[in-house]
Amino acid sequence: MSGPFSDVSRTIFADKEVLSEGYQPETILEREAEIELYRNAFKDVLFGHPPPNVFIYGKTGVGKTAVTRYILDALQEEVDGRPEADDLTVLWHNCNGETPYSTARAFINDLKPAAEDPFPRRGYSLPEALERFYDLLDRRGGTFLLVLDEIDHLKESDTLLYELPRARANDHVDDAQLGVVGISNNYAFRESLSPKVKDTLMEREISFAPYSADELRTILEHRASMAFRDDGYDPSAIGLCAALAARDTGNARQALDLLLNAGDIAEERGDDAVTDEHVSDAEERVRRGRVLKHVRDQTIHAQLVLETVARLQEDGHAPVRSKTIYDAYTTIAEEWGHDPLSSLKSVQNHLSDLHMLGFLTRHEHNDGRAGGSYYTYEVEHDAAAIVDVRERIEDDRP
Ligand SMILES: Nc1ncnc2c1ncn2[C@@H]1O[C@H](COP(=O)(O)OP(=O)(O)OP(=O)(O)O)[C@@H](O)[C@H]1O
Repeated sequence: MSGPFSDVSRTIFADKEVLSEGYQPETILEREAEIELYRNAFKDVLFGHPPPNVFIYGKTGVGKTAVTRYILDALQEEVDGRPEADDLTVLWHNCNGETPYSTARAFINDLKPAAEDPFPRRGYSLPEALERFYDLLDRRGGTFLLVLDEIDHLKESDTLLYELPRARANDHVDDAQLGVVGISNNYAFRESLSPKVKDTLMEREISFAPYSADELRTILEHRASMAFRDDGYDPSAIGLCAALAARDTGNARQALDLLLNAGDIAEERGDDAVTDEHVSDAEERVRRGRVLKHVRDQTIHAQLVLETVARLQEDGHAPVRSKTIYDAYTTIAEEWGHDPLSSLKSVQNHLSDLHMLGFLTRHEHNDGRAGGSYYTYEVEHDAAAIVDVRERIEDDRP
């Protein structure tokens, strides 16, 4: 029997997984200098010396996590292969939305015997949680590396970041040694720490620069050779993905995502190979996807106000004053079946918020005594994309 999927076959991809977000690369390219710094920082661990605290800084998608995983996996493998080396335990924790207490709790739960209940979410103080954690460290012994990813998201981090690296010096642990690896894409975080924490935590610093187009091309070529079938891509398409991502932010995640989308488009169209045209169309698709997400995150009236400005702009009326926007907004809201806000002031508040969020550009006008001062608005980026995503949002409504 034939069904909707019965004639689906892979035409372009050999192993699509290697372009996905979750894929952990076995080969790290173009980061030799950073790997060397990491190697120097941690080589003493093989001989039972305490690890330094290391702070990793770089913008999003520049390989901080991939390189850290690669180096710590390699260190673990080396330690495991040397009977004379102390045991090594690496604990990873993402600090997004976390507190010092929840972080200590996560580490305790990683180390506690399986039969024991998880450490309570509340009811203990941070010093009590840390005491339990230190006790577990000492029981297991050896070297511990605590990786705090997105460390800048850790609320009230000073206490914990002061405490952990000093655990041994302050006699909280006897048989264990520990080092902290902090990863951040917010350089301002460094400045927000108290000097005593900064000095300890940033004992070693490794900064990751954005990738150049050439570096991204090397990374993408390697990934593409695994992801696509032989002759499944045009080398110039790889160069275009690299150039577009380098021109934007130098982010490898973005470059890989573009290539993945280009492959999807080529496959959807039944083409044999990924070309420049697929990459350009993928860029447009990714950009629209981003706009869709940002617009969807706004309240319905903010969306309607934004849509109104976009529609007026499409009709050649922008930059446009708030009174005109208000009148058109009322009609558009009603057409979609929403009760419009009844005051000009509330629409002006939305306009001001949308300007602050970067959706709208605002121009100030001063017509002297007669006209007074007022603002006009226009859509910052792509009016057509906003109208399009608004239609999709309304079409998706139950
Ligand atoms: N040098 C590299 N070699 C191979 N793949 C890489 C390299 N750098 C980055 N990547 C790939 O790019 C993607 C993003 O990298 P990664 O997650 O390490 O970035 P990050 O700097 O940790 O970003 P964030 O700050 O957003 O967490 C991953 O899929 C990773 O596999």
